Amino acid sequence: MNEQTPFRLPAIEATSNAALAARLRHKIDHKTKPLGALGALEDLALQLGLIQRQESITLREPQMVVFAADHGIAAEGVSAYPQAVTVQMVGNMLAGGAAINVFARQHGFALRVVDAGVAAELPAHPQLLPRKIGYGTKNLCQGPAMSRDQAKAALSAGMHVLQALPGNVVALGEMGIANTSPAALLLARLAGTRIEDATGRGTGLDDPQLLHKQDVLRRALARHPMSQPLDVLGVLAALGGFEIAMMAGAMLQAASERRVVLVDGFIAGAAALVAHALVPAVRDYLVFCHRSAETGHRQLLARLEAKPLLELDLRLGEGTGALLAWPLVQSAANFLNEMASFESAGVSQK
Ligand SMILES: Cc1cc2ncn([C@H]3O[C@H](COP(=O)(O)O)[C@@H](O)[C@H]3O)c2cc1C
Ligand SMILES: O=C(O)c1cccnc1
Repeated sequence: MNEQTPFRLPAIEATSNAALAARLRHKIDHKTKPLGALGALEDLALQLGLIQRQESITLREPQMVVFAADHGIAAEGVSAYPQAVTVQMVGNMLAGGAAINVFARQHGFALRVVDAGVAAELPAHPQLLPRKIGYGTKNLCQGPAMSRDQAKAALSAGMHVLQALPGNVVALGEMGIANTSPAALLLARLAGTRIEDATGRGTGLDDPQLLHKQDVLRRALARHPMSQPLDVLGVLAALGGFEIAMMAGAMLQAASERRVVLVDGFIAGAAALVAHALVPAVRDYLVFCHRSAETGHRQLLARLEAKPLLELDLRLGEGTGALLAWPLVQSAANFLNEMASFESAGVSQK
């Protein structure tokens, strides 16, 4: 692919459908419960029904995909852990030992790990999809994290990975030491959030380390001034990560296929921000599973007008928050599908 290569984003249909929404609302409101009593689960059931264009919901073969990559900005001392942890954790995931493996087994998700750009050779493994764009991004304090071509290639790879998956539900997660930094920068650039509000402790920085990270990110942002009009691909190339770009591509493709997308924490949220900036209709297909403890996630969710399902002070990523919310998604589908109505159960309405 070169700069002239045509690059096509998938067409995404907004889910809005007034007639179906009214039928779903009616069905939800006539279940045997006080009006609105299932709270956020009711909004979720409505969202799922609109995604599937049905008054009952079928959730099939849920898939978990973890995108892994390294980040040149790790050299600036913005993470509490060394870069080598990325490849080591990919090994752990392929051996079945990471938190995401435990939850994927628990909830019946098939799990794949995508090498989006880990800075090491990875031996072949049946659950590993080799889609390496590079051996980590460049240090974005010194120049763009990646070329525009690499950004396009990563978005495309994410789309293709998604296209090949079965089922109609996909959860997306990531692994990449230092990736809370590009995520914070994307939030700052795409949503106008101040660096001090976008930057968190990630894997566990102490106070002086956090101040250092903010300093690094402030300098990095200044190095990549904003263009008018906003050039989203340029922002992604300047400030992004290979796994973030691939996740954004996967979200766009999943939405174009009307799949339900379970969005994990802050970094997956940054990918959602990119995907939304590219094709706003993607938003309709995204289920925001939790609000992580990472500073900035609140603003990120507010920007996307998202009310997360859970708030557990998680700060792990990998997709863990998405799978923890899965039983709620199932419950939303099940109450819509199975719960009696006032009429069918002979219960008096007020
Ligand atoms: C052992 C270990 C397992 C992880 N699993 C996810 N992350 C998470 O932490 C990293 C982001 O935080 P920061 O920007 O501070 O590096 C990412 O790899 C993310 O997936 C982990 C981090 C570590 C250390
Ligand atoms: O919310 C997240 O995705 C997150 C937060 C801290 C570290 N890793 C991931």
